[in-house]
Amino acid sequence: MDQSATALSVSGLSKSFGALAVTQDVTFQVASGAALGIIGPNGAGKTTLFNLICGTLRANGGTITALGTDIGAMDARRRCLLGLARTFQVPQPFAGLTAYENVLIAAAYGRGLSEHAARRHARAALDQTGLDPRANRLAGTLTLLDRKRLELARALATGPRLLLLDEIAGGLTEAECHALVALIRELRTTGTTIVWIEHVLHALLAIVDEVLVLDFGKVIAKGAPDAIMRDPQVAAVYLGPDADEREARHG
Ligand SMILES: Nc1ncnc2c1ncn2[C@@H]1O[C@H](COP(=O)(O)OP(=O)(O)OP(=O)(O)O)[C@@H](O)[C@H]1O
Repeated sequence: MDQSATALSVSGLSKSFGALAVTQDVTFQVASGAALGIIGPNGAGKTTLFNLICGTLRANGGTITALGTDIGAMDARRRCLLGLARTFQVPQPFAGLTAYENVLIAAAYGRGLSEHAARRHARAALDQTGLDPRANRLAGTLTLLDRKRLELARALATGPRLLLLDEIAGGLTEAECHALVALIRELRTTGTTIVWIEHVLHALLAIVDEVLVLDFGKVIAKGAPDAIMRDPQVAAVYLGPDADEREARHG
């Protein structure tokens, strides 16, 4: 693959917690402007992979190249300044600050902007995510959908070219999920590269070009959504005898 057209390249990535190998020789690439879905059973290592890509965890081995730069030695903020942002599975805003203040901090700190520019980008991110009418509400009082929107607004305020979404559709009603999918689809039109971990498959499959499947920290399949959904090995991971072992291991 032409490196200039590659937004993310992960090669031979590994991570262990003590004896538990959570990421095992993970290799994949995502083309610029593409959307990749990541699925896998609970405990497969999906969020750990995001933590390694974003720099909140250090890998034991392997390389990560994002947006043309080897980011393995960079701290999380430098990765963010480069154009890499993420949302968290459980939204953790500053509950005592308003939605606007939360997004403003992301724009100022995560994008390294002056106050004036940060204000402009914070407003734009609130507008883009439909949160503008609730900009002055305390983050701790927002509904789950609005807290998910806030997660997204904080990430967008940093000006990401590569955006990682961690289970952003989880816990939403069908209508809320639909609204979120429309928002992410809109984002795709701006050329932002998206990597999305999601258990809500119909939401994921409405957006992504490809799906990567993780099991016990290993990539077991990657390809077009239709082919992945028909893959017997993928079905076995969710329904087969190993599912019991996985349940025992991860509780
Ligand atoms: N900091 C840590 N210390 C020790 N073990 C950890 C740590 N973080 C994650 N793990 C373990 O690594 C494994 C993978 O966890 P991870 O959260 O990456 O899985 P996941 O695929 O995102 O799961 P889920 O779908 O439930 O969110 C689990 O067994 C988890 O308990």
